[in-house]
Amino acid sequence: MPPQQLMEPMATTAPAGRPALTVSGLRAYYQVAHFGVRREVRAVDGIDLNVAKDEIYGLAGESSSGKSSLIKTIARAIRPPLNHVGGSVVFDFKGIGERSLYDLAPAELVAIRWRNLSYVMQASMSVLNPVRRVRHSFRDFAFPHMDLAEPAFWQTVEAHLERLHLPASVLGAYPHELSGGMRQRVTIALATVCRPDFVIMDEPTTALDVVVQKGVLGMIREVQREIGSSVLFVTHDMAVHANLTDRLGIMYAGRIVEEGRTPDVFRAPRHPYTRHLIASLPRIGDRAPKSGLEGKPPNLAAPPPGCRFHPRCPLVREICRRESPPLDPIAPDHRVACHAAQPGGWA
Ligand SMILES: Nc1ncnc2c1ncn2[C@@H]1O[C@H](COP(=O)(O)OP(=O)(O)OP(=O)(O)O)[C@@H](O)[C@H]1O
Repeated sequence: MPPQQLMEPMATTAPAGRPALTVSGLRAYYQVAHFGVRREVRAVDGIDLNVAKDEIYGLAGESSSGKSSLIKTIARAIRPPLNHVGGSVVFDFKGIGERSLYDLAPAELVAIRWRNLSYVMQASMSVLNPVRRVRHSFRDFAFPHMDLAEPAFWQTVEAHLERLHLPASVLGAYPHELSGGMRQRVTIALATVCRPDFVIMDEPTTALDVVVQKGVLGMIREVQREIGSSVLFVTHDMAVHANLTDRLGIMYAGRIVEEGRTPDVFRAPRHPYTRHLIASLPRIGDRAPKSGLEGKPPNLAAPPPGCRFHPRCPLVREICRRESPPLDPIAPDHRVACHAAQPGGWA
């Protein structure tokens, strides 16, 4: 999808009250052993971010930058070898207030899943059992969290499907009888039927063709407005971010290197890595060859000292090889981790 054809994202207002999600100093490493040698892959390495109530926050970055590891850690949906090694994840849920996820007992965690926090995973279609009709997935996952008798529960499910322009007949279908786009819509309906305050989505549209993708993105925006939830949305596809998200965090090598309101990041990217991501988007009528970025993302078991982007950075200077730049504000609602982009810098 060329960016010119995309809708202008909604402008966000400043977050009112406490954020829906506050992530502070979050670190999670894959702790693996190879022939007796222990290695730590620092996939999530010091993340600070907030998601406001009612906003869609996008997380972008190339493959292996740590996006999936980060959102699994935020959802506390991790298992070894990925371990939480530090930092906190605090949600402010409507009705029940603040919950620090890594301080919760397992039973408390189960109680907030689906009802307050739901997670559409990368291979999310697999949440629909291939050998059972769709209605069983709603019965198994949503019913236990809704405090409703069965007739009222099914009425609620059908009303939710209808709002999302899905016929109630999908409940009687097997997943393989639905198209990919339809299955993904059903998965999103399942993740939102309990009207959770917070929905985490990992690449929910990546496997879909552009036209179907557009429909599913429209549905995500619609359901987010309808139930008033906050969404943390992950994809490497910058065109999707331009179309959907209110704010955008760019990840590189386990860290956020730039964050701002999505239109600002697209209009005036400040980190050289973000500039590269945006410059490589196709544009109508632009026949100029796209220059690639030299080098590869670093090995997160032995990341380079200083700025992790420095071995590939066109603006690198001596300080970048020594000191890791903090993610500092450069304008209201705009933070960048780059020595060159800071006031007095050379970008
Ligand atoms: N099971 C594992 N053991 C060791 N390292 C892992 C494991 N899974 C992922 N990693 C490493 O963690 C880092 C982050 O990977 P992650 O999958 O979170 O990135 P991503 O940005 O979500 O990529 P993609 O878009 O391809 O899903 C990568 O360096 C990856 O090689």
